[in-house]
Amino acid sequence: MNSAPLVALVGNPNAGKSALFNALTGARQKVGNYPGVTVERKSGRMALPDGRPIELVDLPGTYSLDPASPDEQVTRDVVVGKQEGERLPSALVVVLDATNLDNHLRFALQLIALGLPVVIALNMIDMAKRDGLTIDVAALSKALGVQVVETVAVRRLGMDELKTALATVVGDGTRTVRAGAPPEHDIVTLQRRARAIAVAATQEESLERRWTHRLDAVALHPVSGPILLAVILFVMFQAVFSWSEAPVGWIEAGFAWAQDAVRSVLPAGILRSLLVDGVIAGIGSVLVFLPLILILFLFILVLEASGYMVRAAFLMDRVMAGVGLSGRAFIPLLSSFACAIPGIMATRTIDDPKDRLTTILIAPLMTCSARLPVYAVIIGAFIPAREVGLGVGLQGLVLFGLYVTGIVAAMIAAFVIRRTIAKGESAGFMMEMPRYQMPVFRDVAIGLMQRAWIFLHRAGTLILLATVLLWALLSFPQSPTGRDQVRYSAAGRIASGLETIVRPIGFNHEIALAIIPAMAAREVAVSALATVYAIEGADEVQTERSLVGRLRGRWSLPTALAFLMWFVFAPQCLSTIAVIRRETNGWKWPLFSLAYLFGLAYLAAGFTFWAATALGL
Ligand SMILES: Nc1nc2c(ncn2[C@@H]2O[C@H](COP(=O)(O)OP(=O)(O)OP(=O)(O)O)[C@@H](O)[C@H]2O)c(=O)[nH]1
Ligand SMILES: [Mg+2]
Repeated sequence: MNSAPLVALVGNPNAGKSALFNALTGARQKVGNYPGVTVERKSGRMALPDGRPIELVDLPGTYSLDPASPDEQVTRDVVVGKQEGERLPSALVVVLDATNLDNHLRFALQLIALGLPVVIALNMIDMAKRDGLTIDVAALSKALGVQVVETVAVRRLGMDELKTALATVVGDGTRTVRAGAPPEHDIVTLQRRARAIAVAATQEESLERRWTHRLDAVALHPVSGPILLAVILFVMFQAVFSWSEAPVGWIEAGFAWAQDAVRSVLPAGILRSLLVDGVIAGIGSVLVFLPLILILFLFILVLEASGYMVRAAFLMDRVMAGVGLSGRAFIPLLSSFACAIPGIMATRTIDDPKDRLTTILIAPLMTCSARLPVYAVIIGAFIPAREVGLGVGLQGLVLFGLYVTGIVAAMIAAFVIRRTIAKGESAGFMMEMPRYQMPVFRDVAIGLMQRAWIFLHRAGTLILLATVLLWALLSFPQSPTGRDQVRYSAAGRIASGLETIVRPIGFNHEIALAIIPAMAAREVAVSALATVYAIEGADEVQTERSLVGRLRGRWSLPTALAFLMWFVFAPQCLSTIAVIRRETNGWKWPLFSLAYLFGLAYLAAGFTFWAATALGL
């Protein structure tokens, strides 16, 4: 019979519980410098200074006793005595990371409120000293109403003091302590109390730490944190449209001038059509979006450099874990906002193969920068540039919505994939919280130049090639007079075949034409439409020369919305498929990606079209 009193080590992930367990019991539990190392119960024996034996159990780290979250269930059940086959602990050793006091105190307050005898191990004191942080242990102990012992678990410092403190709170084994249900403190109240206690107990800290703390108090706050994140993203998408208006106008004017110049020097004919309708109309229609891409990346780069991006990851952690993704998936998914290719390659840092596969399969749903020209041209043409109140522009709002749709779709896809084809548990979050920093101008500038170069390079090679090829297929064979050149052309006839498939989801002949070459790169959809309408309108009086203007008169709103939804999902990028093939060593997963993404694209576009039509839009 096991009569030794049970003592549980509890605390936030990465506080040093396992290191402390090892120091106290002489065991060799795995410790690791990231949260979520301990995932199962582990117990060992230790003796108090008076010789009494104790059974010590090392629990997985958790952030709270929140009953809603299944990963916190085990710890919660153990400390309230509901875990099957487990006795109610006689005492708790609550392990706190001294360098992260306010966050860890929140959980400690919940644990103390349970009513079990508690000793606090104020761990990582060495790190706190290094950071110039001095904590008033007596004040902390008084504020919490329990004993607080300073420890450095990895160097076994403070172990005797901890054992002595434990001896005073652990009963002789005959008296049973009853733990009540944790009081229903709301998280905000707890956080505020934790902060107040932490601030009062902190005697000294560096200016930098103080600032990081102040900013994090807002940025990581359970309520203000997500609001701040939403506001930042929101401002970002507003800026993409409002700041780019002027430069987009200049670039448009530049290309219009170039078309006029070519027209005035070249006689009507094949060469003039190639330059005006093919090269200039096609490339110009894509290049006008350079300012939008640069503004978007200016925000992303500044957020990364400042240290905020990791906080955003932190806020998203719950959601990611909820759908079965590991915390390590965050960086690959974040890179996929630039382009899925580096994103998919970055999944190599994920050890678990099923975790990695899931991340690879959903990465193409993150809105890559190649989608931005497509979104921007349709939004520019069909979403009025008006305010919906409070200075919020409707166009930016729709763009924001498209990005969110991609993210939500990715999360749902991950949820399904993790429960079907790549079943498994999700690993915990693994990220160090860096200090806040002023972004370095030079780094941001270099980052922007790189993005601009990638974009211009694509426009000058891949997109130019696809556009010229399409121009040729659209211009030949030449139709007899009176027949529609676009439909008569080789490309037009190919598109007519596809048109029968996409007509039910509201797509017209030109869209069918544009989405075929867009397999090379999504932006080609824009240059292709520009070329189609340039050729089609070659004989018309040029009233409306920008693609936006031409689209406006020709597409219905439901068609435009369906087209947007198509691009949220469609895997219109052969390079991504090729990278998936390379990273998964075979054709199975790239083909699966093509099938499920095209399937989703078709359904999403279809439902959008039918719903918009039914609503009379
Ligand atoms: N400098 C320093 N490092 C420590 C101390 N205690 C633990 N560590 C380190 O902190 C990291 C986390 O320690 P663990 O014992 O694995 O943390 P844990 O609380 O068991 O974490 P989970 O199992 O994930 O909940 C490891 O890299 C330890 O070596 C300490 O007092 N000082
Ligand atoms: Mg552990």
